[in-house]
Amino acid sequence: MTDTFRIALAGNPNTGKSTLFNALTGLKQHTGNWAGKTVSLAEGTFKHRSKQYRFIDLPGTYSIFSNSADEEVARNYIVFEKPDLTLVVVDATSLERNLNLALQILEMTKNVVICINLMDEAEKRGITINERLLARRLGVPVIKLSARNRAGIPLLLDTIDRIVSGKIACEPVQIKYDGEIEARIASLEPFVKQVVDDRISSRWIALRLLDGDESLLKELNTRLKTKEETVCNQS
Ligand SMILES: Nc1nc2c(ncn2[C@@H]2O[C@H](COP(=O)(O)OP(=O)(O)OP(=O)(O)O)[C@@H](O)[C@H]2O)c(=O)[nH]1
Ligand SMILES: [Mg+2]
Repeated sequence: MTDTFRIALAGNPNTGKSTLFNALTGLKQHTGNWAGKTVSLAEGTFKHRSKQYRFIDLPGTYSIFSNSADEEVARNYIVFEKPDLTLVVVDATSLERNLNLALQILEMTKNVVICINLMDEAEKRGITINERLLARRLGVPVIKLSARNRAGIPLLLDTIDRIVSGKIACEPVQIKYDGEIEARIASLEPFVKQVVDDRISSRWIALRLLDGDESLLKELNTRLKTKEETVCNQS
């Protein structure tokens, strides 16, 4: 039996997530169709080196807190559905703004590849990017792409293969906050650990709870309750 690895595509709006999704899966996913919670996530499969992958095209968001339905959809998928790997697609022509979301995702989940897309556009504007330095600083692979021209896709697939086979270990950089926040995280995190499994970042959950993220708290309560009921039903 072949395992199917789930790969989520996240990123700011208009960074080429759907273009990359289409290039990888051969499907024709369109943009801008994420208004409201009822919209289902686009999924497509792809086989590479005898491994089966399912790609999930998440809504484009500027952050991944709980400011909108789109942000909740993307956040819930990464935190609760726990994909094997998340590709964060960033725009090479506005890297600084895009890295904001990338850093948030690096706090939430371990297996991440930063895909710097629209490299053709960046090159036209004379922008150069040192992806090796970025990878060292961020602790995860960074790949330059031009999804529209399929440039960089073989290297991306090779990197995905090496991560899911355990040949590359991601060690995402964790932002260190000031002393008081770190002390509060340290006191809250053990309680969070008791209720969520190890694949959810307890540090990130503690941080969001300290920030008063009501929507996340509600989601946690719903999901934990459902889990308890399932456990009760089975016993
Ligand atoms: N020049 C260039 N344009 C690209 C590239 N990749 C995507 N685009 C264009 O960028 C625009 C946005 O691409 P999408 O794939 O729709 O972006 P998205 O991230 O899915 O957007 P949302 O779903 O709205 O978040 C489209 O016009 C694409 O053709 C690329 O590598 N180079
Ligand atoms: Mg899209």
